[in-house]
Amino acid sequence: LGEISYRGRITVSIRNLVAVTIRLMSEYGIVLDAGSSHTALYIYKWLADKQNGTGVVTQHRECHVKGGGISSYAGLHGAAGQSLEACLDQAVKDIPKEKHHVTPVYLGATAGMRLLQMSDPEQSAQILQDVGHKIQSYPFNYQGAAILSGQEEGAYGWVTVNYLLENFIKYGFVGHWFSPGRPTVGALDFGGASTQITFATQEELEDTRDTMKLRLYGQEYSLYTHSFLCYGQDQVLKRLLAHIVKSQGYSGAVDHPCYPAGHSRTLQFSSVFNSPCTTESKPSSYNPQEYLTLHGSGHYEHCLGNVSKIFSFDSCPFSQCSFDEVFQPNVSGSYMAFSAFYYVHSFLQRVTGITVSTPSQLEEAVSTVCRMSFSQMLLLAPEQKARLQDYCASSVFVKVLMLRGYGFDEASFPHISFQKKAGDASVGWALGYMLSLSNLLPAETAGLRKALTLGAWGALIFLFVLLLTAVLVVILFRVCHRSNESSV
Ligand SMILES: Nc1ncnc2c1ncn2[C@@H]1O[C@H](COP(=O)(O)OP(=O)(O)OP(=O)(O)O)[C@@H](O)[C@H]1O
Ligand SMILES: [Ca+2]
Repeated sequence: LGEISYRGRITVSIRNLVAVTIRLMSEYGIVLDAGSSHTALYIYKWLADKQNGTGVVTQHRECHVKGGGISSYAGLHGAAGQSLEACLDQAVKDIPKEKHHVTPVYLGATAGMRLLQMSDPEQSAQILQDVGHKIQSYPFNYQGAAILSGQEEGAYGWVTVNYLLENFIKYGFVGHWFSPGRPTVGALDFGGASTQITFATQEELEDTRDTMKLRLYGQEYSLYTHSFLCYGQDQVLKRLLAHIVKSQGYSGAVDHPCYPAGHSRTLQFSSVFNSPCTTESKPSSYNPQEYLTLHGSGHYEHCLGNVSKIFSFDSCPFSQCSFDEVFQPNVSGSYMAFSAFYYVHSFLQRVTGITVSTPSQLEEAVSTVCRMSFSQMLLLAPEQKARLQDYCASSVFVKVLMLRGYGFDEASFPHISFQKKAGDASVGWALGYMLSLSNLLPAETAGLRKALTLGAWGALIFLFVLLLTAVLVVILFRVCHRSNESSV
């Protein structure tokens, strides 16, 4: 019994020792993804000196901030910063104390703040300052709070996707190190206020504004990336409402062909016309407090007609365009579609029972959802109650955007994977942003062979010696124990 408990204690001690060594060798980084609809805090983790391979930076934790995005706190002094407190407090607990001061923390804001910057630059600066102050009151290594351009958002999303899929390096040793790289995967992000399409292409790009060149792991990548502001889900729904209200003469009672038949909802005019994305359809004079009642008619074809009006497919100054006079080469290869692309796709599959992997399956699932009653949907997806009325419109939008806008067809659509996670990590621009800003992505492959630092070697040798000692003690103990037994 004595031997068992002694061996047990040694096993526990070795386990603790390994855990402590890994803890000492781990590094952490924090990104706050300040989206238009909400903020998420991600903590990433990697082993010191291991950071230059792909797939070695992993997601340690994520925390979702309660309430709206930081741009929704415009005019409320200090409130945007305060909203981040709970997640920052959690991060203090999730990261070992001795690592706090060396943990970089970045805040990146996207389309909600881009819109606020356009409509009220002072408020947007105030909010950035506000959140910056709040983060600096924590013990981490503050690296700044910034508004990402649409291009950056698209490119960092692409970096994340390909890092998580380990597409940048497939290295081996054949007399010398080689890293031929694998085909990369395009990134499709459908946020609350903007949507991004990014993919690597060999084609000549006719509009240099949509081009980005990256050199990663010794390989040159030429990216096509475009961000469509006001084409995120929440803004699309607002723009659709504005268009419907306008086309029905701004009356107080409106027929909504994308809402389920028999479902109605009342809201104020201000909630439709309070965004820079709906300025075009705004009446010259109106009472923002006035109420508007929407009566659903569940009419798929009329819904499609109205949603299509959100895009402009009429003119193209290039050899080919997606829409709104934006150049786009043909889509090719595989894609990962995340954020609201994932939410819409998974809802369609769940409530219709149709596997959506071809354009015709998408059409069938979308028209099925648009013909469902509110109570039918509620029965199948009760936890989505607050969003149910909008799924027909969002699905029709996704269909028009992907098939008519981006040009996915029978051959290319099946190569889109709708995902919100890859492994344990959430798919979005946050990981790519941190990898790039913390220099964790080397331009050359040489980084792969980077030797361990003295400190890391020290920790490893220390661990090895301790393990060896423990094993010797066990052996010695057993030998003594046996010789005692034989002498008895
Ligand atoms: N669980 C969910 N189910 C369905 N829709 C959701 C869910 N969570 C968020 N959404 C909606 O999906 C859309 C995209 O959300 P996401 O968090 O990706 O946007 P965001 O990052 O806030 O916006 P942006 O990237 O444009 O700044 C939003 O309209 C949001 O309201
Ligand atoms: Ca986003």
